[in-house]
Amino acid sequence: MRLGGRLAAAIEVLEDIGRRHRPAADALRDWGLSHRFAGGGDRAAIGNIVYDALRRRRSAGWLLGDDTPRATGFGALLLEWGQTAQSLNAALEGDKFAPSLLSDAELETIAARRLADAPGEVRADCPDWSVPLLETAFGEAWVEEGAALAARPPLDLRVNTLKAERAKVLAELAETGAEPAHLATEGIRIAPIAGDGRHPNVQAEPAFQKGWFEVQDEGSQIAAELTDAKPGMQVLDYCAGAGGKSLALSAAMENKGQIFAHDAEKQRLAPIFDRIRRSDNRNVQVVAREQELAPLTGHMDIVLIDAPCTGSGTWRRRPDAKWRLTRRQLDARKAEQSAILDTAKAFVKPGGLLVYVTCSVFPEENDEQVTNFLGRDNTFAPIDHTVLWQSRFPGHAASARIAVGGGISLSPALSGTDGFYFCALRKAG
Ligand SMILES: C[S@@+](CC[C@H](N)C(=O)[O-])C[C@H]1O[C@@H](n2cnc3c(N)ncnc32)[C@H](O)[C@@H]1O
Repeated sequence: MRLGGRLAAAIEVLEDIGRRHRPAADALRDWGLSHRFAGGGDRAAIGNIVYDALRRRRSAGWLLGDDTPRATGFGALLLEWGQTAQSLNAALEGDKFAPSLLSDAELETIAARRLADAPGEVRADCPDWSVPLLETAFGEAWVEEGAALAARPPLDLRVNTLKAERAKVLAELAETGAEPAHLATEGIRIAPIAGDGRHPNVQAEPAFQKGWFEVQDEGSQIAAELTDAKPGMQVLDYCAGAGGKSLALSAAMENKGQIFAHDAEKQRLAPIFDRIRRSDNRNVQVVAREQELAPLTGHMDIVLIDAPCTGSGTWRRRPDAKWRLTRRQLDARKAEQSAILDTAKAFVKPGGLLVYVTCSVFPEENDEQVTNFLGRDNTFAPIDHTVLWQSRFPGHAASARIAVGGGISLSPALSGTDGFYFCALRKAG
């Protein structure tokens, strides 16, 4: 397929996503099933246009003065693929599979607009209702952070120190352009893809099959590191999901002590069993039933709440979620978070830690949630997060926001990671 056919397919997929309010991955999979002739390169390119158009929906549409799938598809190529209106029309000319060329009116609009002149919410590529939340989170940097949340993400890996060293994994993945991560001690980064490229399928690598590394955003790795789990500790991962944090904690604990991995949704835990086997984690015990946690009450050194949240910190990777999210959903997540804090705190032993983590950048889910919790329970108090950050990531004071009396926030523009929030509360001894 030439560029025109790929763009037409991307516009078709974007229409499907808009019409049926469905996740981008589902719409792309369906397109692939009904167009079996399309090769891997075509699918990757179409996926890139779709994801670029979703990440940059507002700015791409603004450039053409419209918010249709056609406008955002063309706009994505102008913003992310190094195309100009003229080069695009030249590439599409005579291609019977291409959408119609940019019209005179569209060409005029594009020529008259400079993104630097667009309103902040356009440059930040975010929904209107989220603007006050981003302003509260980032102050003057909100547009820059919004734009960073709309950029292509890198591919991050965590070396499993139970089985390999970082240098060994880096050597194994040398052809992929893998580099040591900026912050995470065992992190490896493969830079964001350009144009119609695609990230290597690292899960097909023998090193992955041998359990030498996991795919995990650097922000998630940092949250696990900050948890500071030590060999021999008793840890409850109360919202373990597929086990990303459990596995990282298990490696940090050198397989000594115990991690209880729990999740309210049994099916979410399903992938953890394979991952545990591959990674040789021998101190992770999956506890699916809530009632089986009862004996742990008051005995845990650390209770980690990797809370259900809006996921606003992961908009680079899940840009369709950015446009589906509503204020109402945010309120629902907040209610879940406070209920989980109130329940999970019972498992912390005197002197132990209740660790609260989200992959959101909204203060209402982060520092505000913690402040409200401390208002309900004064037997917990925040640890000194400046000291914690400096001890784990010396020399990187500028790579995180640390609230006075609150937690640590990571964000794409400041930290180069997904947006994450971390707060550790110590229970009175
Ligand atoms: C952010 S995800 C966890 C991701 C996981 N820790 C990881 O690192 O891969 C949040 C999880 O919280 C779970 N959850 C939601 N409500 C819960 C509750 N009341 N109790 C326990 N888990 C809950 C969800 O099923 C979801 O798997």
